[in-house]
Amino acid sequence: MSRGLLIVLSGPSGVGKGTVCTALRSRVPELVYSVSATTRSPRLGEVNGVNYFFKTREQFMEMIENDQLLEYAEYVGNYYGTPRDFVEETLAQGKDIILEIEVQGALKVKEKFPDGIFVFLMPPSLEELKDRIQGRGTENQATIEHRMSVAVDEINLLQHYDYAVVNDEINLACERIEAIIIAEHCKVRK
Ligand SMILES: Nc1nc2c(ncn2[C@@H]2O[C@H](COP(=O)(O)OP(=O)(O)O)[C@@H](O)[C@H]2O)c(=O)[nH]1
Ligand SMILES: Nc1ncnc2c1ncn2[C@@H]1O[C@H](COP(=O)(O)OP(=O)(O)O)[C@@H](O)[C@H]1O
Repeated sequence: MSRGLLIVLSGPSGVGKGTVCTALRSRVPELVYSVSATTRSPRLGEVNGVNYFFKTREQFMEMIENDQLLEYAEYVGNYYGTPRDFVEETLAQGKDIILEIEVQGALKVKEKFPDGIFVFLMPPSLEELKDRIQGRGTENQATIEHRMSVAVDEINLLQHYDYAVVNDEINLACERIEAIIIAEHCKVRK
């Protein structure tokens, strides 16, 4: 049995990673989603173990010390990290797994999994990006400004990715990512 594909989906805050990932998972039910650990507080409606594993800073530090994270990063004042064992086990079972993570973490994953597929979700424009973060209504003004300045730095790291997908329309973005996954399965690996 061949190993599954490790797919990393990154992109600036508010571009629609969560929305696209949810849509993609319902279109491709066999795609496994990696649930991250975070020290961020849950937003309204977020469920522990579904959206994230919500941890205290102490618990998160313990996960780092015990080498339980494949990668982790600090992002706008909170820690986020990918539980390692779940990723390894899923790939070993021949299943594809998608990690929805920010760019610093994605670059660390690339060092460990050079065969991973790195997809960057692009906003149609920076104005549209700001509208989406504001429209979501989950962040205060200072956090929005901070996330926007981080977004510009993140977009500058696009060169490290294999694919750029514009999230102009959710279904179109999903179709493009599905096409990438299909093509990667057909690829002759040397
Ligand atoms: N490096 C890393 N980034 C993560 C992880 N999980 C989530 N992120 C990223 O952390 C950033 C902030 O996530 P979040 O607070 O949920 O906000 P949102 O994704 O912008 O709605 C996003 O870019 C996520 O993709 C992880 O395990 N590792
Ligand atoms: N293609 C799209 N067109 C319009 N709005 C979108 C699109 N994709 C996502 N959104 C909206 O943008 C906001 C941010 O999306 P979200 O998935 O939370 O982003 P991220 O996970 O990248 O931070 C949400 O309100 C979402 O409904």
